[in-house]
Amino acid sequence: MHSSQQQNPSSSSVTALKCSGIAKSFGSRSLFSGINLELRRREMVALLGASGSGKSTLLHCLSGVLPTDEGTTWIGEQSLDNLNREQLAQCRRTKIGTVFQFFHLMPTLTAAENVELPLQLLGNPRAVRENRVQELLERMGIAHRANAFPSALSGGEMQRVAIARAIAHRPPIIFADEPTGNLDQNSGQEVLRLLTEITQEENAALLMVTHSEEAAAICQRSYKLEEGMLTAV
Ligand SMILES: Nc1ncnc2c1ncn2[C@@H]1O[C@H](COP(=O)(O)OP(=O)(O)OP(=O)(O)O)[C@@H](O)[C@H]1O
Repeated sequence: MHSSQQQNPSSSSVTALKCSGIAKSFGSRSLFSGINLELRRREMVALLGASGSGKSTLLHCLSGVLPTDEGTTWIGEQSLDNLNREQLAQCRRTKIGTVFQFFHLMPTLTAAENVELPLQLLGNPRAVRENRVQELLERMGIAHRANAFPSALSGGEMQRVAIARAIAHRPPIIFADEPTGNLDQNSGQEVLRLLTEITQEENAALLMVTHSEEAAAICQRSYKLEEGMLTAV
């Protein structure tokens, strides 16, 4: 690699997520093993597989939500190995964004406050937070809904708030678990368009669990999790 690329953390040649030899069991049941994967910034990768094959569990392992039995995961240059609880939480707060099928917005916070939350957790000053929130709400086409609570938003609007929240702190990697699974056709297409644009604009990688062929089609690579193994499709 050229030295100038090594020094530029937003270069598309920089690794956003890498895992090697990941294995996970629940009790005596092995879900998967020997999982290797690498995503560079601005890459979008789809994770496919039958219901129950372990896709969400793999996402949880790679995002540090669940411990793995074997293997190592790096978020950017940070290995998740040997981090204590607080270090892992800090790594997740700074380096990971997540988009869920059912949005997981805080119901007692407005759209703007939901987007602001990750920035608040990192102690960003108010002016920085407000600028970033405004920028992202405008980018997502929902600035006019800034003061609405989630209960007053449509599914598509909630997911756009959730995408803004996921990217607010400029993480190198976004994990999305069926981001269009609870949306109608039009809202789903809009969310896929925004995810594609935002990963490019913000230099993030996207790893997306999906059952949707349309969603997989926007990704540069697709993998299928089957019988505990990951294969390119
Ligand atoms: N904490 C847990 N303890 C025991 N078993 C679990 C746990 N979490 C998940 N499982 C089991 O692991 C298997 C894989 O679950 P997972 O949710 O990862 O699958 P998935 O491929 O994402 O499925 P879907 O497409 O239906 O969301 C399932 O059989 C599930 O019941």
